[in-house]
Amino acid sequence: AFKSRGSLPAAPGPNRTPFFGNALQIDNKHPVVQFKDWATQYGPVMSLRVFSQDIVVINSDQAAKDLLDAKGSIYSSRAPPYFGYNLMSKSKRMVFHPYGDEWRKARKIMHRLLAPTAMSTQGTSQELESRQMLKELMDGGSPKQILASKERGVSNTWHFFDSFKRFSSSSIMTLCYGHRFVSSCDPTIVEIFEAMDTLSLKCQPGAYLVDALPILRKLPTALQPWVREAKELHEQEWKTWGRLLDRCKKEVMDGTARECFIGDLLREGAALETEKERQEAQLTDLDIGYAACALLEAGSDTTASTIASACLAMILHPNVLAKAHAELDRVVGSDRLPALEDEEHLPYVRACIKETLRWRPPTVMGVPHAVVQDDVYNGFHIPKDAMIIDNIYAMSHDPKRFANPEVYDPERFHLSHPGTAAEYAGKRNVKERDHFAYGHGRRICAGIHMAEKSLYMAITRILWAFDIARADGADEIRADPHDERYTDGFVSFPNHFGAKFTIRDDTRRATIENEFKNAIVTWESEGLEAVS
Ligand code: HEM
Repeated sequence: AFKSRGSLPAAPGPNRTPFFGNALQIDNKHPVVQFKDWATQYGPVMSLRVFSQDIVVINSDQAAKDLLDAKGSIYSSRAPPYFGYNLMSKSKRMVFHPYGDEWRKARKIMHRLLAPTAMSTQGTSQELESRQMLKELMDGGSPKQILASKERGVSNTWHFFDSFKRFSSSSIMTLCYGHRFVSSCDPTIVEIFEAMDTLSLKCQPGAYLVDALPILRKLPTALQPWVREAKELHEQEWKTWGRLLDRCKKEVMDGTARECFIGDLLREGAALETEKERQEAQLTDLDIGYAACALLEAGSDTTASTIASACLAMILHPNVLAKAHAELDRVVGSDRLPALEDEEHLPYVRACIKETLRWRPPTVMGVPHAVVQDDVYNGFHIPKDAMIIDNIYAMSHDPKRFANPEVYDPERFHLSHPGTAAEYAGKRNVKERDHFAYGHGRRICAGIHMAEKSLYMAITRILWAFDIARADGADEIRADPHDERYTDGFVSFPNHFGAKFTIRDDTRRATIENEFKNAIVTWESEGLEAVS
């Protein structure tokens, strides 16, 4: 063990070199695999250092419970990347807010939209969006894409991931702004996903020396070239968030805004008299624009990645798909879509969703927390201001907790876990928790209820509608552990794989056609964009 600042040792971890600490050892390409191996080697709590930044990695369910949950008052801050948060996001990206009043206010504002009680209206948006997703999977793309490809005489560039991303982002967009994304080619979707990729890259440990060496922030601005780069990146992403905000402002002014989260915030902001009041209430343009940004960024890729992983799991395990089909046939039949009310009667399908989140949690190492005072755990010193990594992947693949963790096996949760992830997250006994995909403690995913509803709607309906298999001529799909087959970055996505979605029978085909037509009628009657 390393000597720590106090008399107690630091938690064990790989050897460090002077000045760099472990900076040169961390595998920036596939940290998931490396951190899981380190977890096996060093145990529940491990320590690293990158330059002068202490990092404590939490590898076991119990340690996460003891620290992130039970000591939430000191373990709920963040160690925001200076470049990505302070400079590029003007300290407004809520996911990175340090623990304190600003975070509390932002989370309270979001709670109005994301609380379970707000679900009744949200359920509608996800329910309708999932019909378009089914139609696209059935037809092999959106009408616009198919037509454009035909006209240009090229093969269709649609990939089924596009439909998952459109589904998740359009559901959130409708709630935030009262507008849909009718197509995955919508330029705003493209901008949002590109901005997320940029942010992910810019926030990677080691991307900017100024993140790790605060002393550099004291240099004259002329000697900090990254300040200019961050300003340009901010301006670039604000083109998207500012444009959406301006459109909503205009609609609120001329009375055409649909009921939506950002419209409500704008009305509240307008009711405040001074800029100071708006700042205190966090209702300035930047606050409101970045609130929508937080929701779209936190909720789109995570949800879409989980739907993609569920499909991957079904291709690898046809026996699981057959069992899900049998349950759906028994409970729902073929002439109507599965509905929210069916959920309690579909324990196996629900278990498949839980197992997907355990097997391939999309935020593999959560969002780093930070501890705000010195602490002791199991005789090890946890230094104040250490970055705390919630090693969700290692916990979800701990063989002591989940036997044969690489095996995708919904039986782990079938019948034993009828409740939602939010219910199990609050359990005192950590062994009763289902999985850890939504993180821990006071920073646990703010969108957990919405995520659960979206995943249920999307995955249940896909399983109901289709046989899913490897596409003809596609590369072999192997049940490899989480490696280069998944992308790196905050949200880990399966790399593209070739899948074939075959509608199970003509009754289901007709049901999807009908329900999609009905969705168009509903969207049109509500003044929403219906078709591209
Ligand atoms: C499968 C879907 C999702 C997964 C697996 C997921 C997972 C996570 C995780 C691991 C965190 C960090 C928790 C921590 O720090 O301990 C988080 C934070 C967050 N999530 Fe989600 N998420 C999902 C969907 C959503 C959705 C749909 C929304 C909203 C529309 C959302 C909004 C947020 C927000 C705002 C935060 C920041 C919370 C804070 O810093 O206080 N998430 N999520």
